[in-house]
Amino acid sequence: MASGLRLALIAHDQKKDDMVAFAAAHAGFLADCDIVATGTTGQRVLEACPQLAIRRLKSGPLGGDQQIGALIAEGSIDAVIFFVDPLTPMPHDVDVKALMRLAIVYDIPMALNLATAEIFVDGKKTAERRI
Ligand SMILES: O=C(CO)COP(=O)(O)O
Repeated sequence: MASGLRLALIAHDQKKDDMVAFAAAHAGFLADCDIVATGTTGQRVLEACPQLAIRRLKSGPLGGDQQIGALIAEGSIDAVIFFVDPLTPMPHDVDVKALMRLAIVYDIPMALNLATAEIFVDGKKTAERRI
């Protein structure tokens, strides 16, 4: 069943392999989602899962996080999966913070690591089975 979930995927460089593995493991679930992604994350996921339809935005450091923040503010995103690297300084740290802030302001579910993303997918699948 198509969930129609409007989902944003983002991963910092040290977490992109995790995002690719996550996407491959849940390709069936993701195929039912309307996905946007920051530039390089979207490219990596598409290389691994070419069957997915992903709208790629700018790369994070070039404004991709801000674009996703704007989509949240206009009500076009239902959930964010953002695998954050907490160990590497980023030139666009303020953009990352701004994106997280908007997800909180608009009460958008936001998984910041693999464990939470797995819980999110399991929860959505369970909810869909109940419908
Ligand atoms: O930097 C990012 C998020 O802050 C991710 O951007 P890319 O997917 O383009 O690497």
